[in-house]
Amino acid sequence: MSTSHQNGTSAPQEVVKAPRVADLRTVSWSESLDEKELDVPGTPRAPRTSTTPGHEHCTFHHDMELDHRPPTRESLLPDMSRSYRLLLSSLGEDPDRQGLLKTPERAAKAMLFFTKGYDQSLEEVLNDAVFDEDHDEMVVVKDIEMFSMCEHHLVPFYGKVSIGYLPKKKILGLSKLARIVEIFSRRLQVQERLTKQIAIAVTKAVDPAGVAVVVEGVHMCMVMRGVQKINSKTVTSTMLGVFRDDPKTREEFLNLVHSK
Ligand SMILES: Nc1nc2c(ncn2[C@@H]2O[C@H](COP(=O)(O)OP(=O)(O)OP(=O)(O)O)[C@@H](O)[C@H]2O)c(=O)[nH]1
Repeated sequence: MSTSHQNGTSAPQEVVKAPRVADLRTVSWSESLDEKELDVPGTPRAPRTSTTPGHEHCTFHHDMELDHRPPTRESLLPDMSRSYRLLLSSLGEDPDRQGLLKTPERAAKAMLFFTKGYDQSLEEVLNDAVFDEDHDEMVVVKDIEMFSMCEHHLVPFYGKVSIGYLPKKKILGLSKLARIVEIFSRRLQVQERLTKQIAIAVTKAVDPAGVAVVVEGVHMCMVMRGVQKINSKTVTSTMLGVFRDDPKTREEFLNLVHSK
């Protein structure tokens, strides 16, 4: 099965081999955790097919990773720029006026940046920075800045993420926790799914005794429009393994997160 990728230029269309279902990446969850615990809420059980023109044969992985990747994300720019140009016209603007001439392309580039997480995989980001270490005390990295895009209104939500895990002989390069936040926040998201995806990724990376993630977010869709509550914050958490089962471990994590 093959599909062509339309890039809107006169260059020959590149033919991309779409993955067979059997070739799709599979997720090997940690055997020590109940698979049900690792379900990401709101994601389809069966692979979902893209509705993007030119990508009809492409399948999304059930954790929302795009299984088929275009040759480069930049090749999406012409189609995206055309869409933004149409949007400007729909607003009654003149897309040919001087100030707006480059806006469609700029906006397309910005959107590609806001969603660059689709183009990253956990394996690439970890870069083998998983180290054997006889350490079984809690590791917490807190207040990691996060910028994401609400999938309902396509406006930003932002905030901070705190991650804790209890190692079982394996530790993760500290920066990789922040990089994991980037993979999943730089996508169209809801905060609940983002929280769980981060926890699952840490579990997959180091198979710890438990993982805890707390996300505090400000949703611009609730601030700039809609209900217009400028001070509201949304707090979500995912507790896996010992953080779920042992209240003392959970309390220790929450105390560390809330301490100044
Ligand atoms: N649970 C959850 N809801 C979100 C998130 N981001 C946005 N929403 C909500 O998505 C909902 C969409 O509701 P709709 O009634 O379909 O859309 P709407 O008319 O724009 O809703 P209002 O925002 O209430 O004006 C709203 O309640 C948003 O607050 C998120 O990360 N998690």
